[in-house]
Amino acid sequence: MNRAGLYQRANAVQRHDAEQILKEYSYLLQWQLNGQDNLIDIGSGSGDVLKDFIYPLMPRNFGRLVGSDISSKMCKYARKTYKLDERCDFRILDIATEKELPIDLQGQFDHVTSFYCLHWVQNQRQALRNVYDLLRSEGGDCLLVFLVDNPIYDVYLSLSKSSKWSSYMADVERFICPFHRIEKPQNKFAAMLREEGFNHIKTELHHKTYDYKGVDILKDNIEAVCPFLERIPRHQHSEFWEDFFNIIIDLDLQHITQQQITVTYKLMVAYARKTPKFLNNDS
Ligand SMILES: C[S@@+](CC[C@H](N)C(=O)[O-])C[C@H]1O[C@@H](n2cnc3c(N)ncnc32)[C@H](O)[C@@H]1O
Ligand SMILES: CC(C)=CCC/C(C)=C/CC/C(C)=C/C(=O)O
Repeated sequence: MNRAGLYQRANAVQRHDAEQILKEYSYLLQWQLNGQDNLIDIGSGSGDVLKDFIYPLMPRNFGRLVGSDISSKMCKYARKTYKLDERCDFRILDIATEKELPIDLQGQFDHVTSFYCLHWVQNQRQALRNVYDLLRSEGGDCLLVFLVDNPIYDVYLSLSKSSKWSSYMADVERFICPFHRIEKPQNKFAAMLREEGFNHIKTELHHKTYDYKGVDILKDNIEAVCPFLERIPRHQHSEFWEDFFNIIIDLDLQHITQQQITVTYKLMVAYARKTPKFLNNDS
């Protein structure tokens, strides 16, 4: 995902979910008594969720607030657009990297948050290991929110089987959440968190609906996240969209009433803590 400007204009559903989940779950975050917390957000994208919903939660005299993303274009855009204050920065970081984390990020944070990013990551275990290593050795916590099921995955899988589009979509599985269509993904993710050393684990699967206020809004949102369009020659884009929307109708993946398109999907919300090794006997 590199189209930061488009993403920022077309991310109403992602913003809506981040705001709502933070309202419901931010009470779980264990703030430091001195209020000098450091927080890193994973997959911050265009940076507006960090600015609008995470920044206002920080204590007044917080230490560091770092947005991070695998995409240098996203980081550059966020840095340029949001000069929040000198304690904030946006850094390039692949949360699934197998390399050592940068020394100024390793073990530096009291909190790790992530919204709408981890469904892009196939190696979830490595990502959790890195989240753990970003947290201080004295302890810290994380709030991770990501898509598990979304009708967009059914459309991708169907298009990838058609002779017209298969050559552009051979690696379709790379772009589908590894928990897609898995039974009780919240239990699997909780087990993974436990195995990677976390405790005080709470994982919940939210069955969500979102009402897109028109086809153009839905199309913009899809365009902002669809990894295949940039591989397809421009002159075939309208044909791609036609096939895309025909599949939505054929598979009955939405519910249309007047000008509103209702889409249903599932979101994982996970909270967990890292506690110092000598206290590590509760969960
Ligand atoms: C849908 S955007 C979410 C942006 C923002 N958190 C929000 O809620 O609007 C997902 C972001 O995750 C980033 N991303 C994907 N894979 C990643 C990885 N392995 N490590 C870090 N960021 C990643 C993408 O580049 C993209 O900017
Ligand atoms: C009916 C239908 C195909 C709806 C698609 C809804 C949509 C825009 C989903 C985006 C999913 C996604 C991968 C989001 C993200 O990473 O931000």
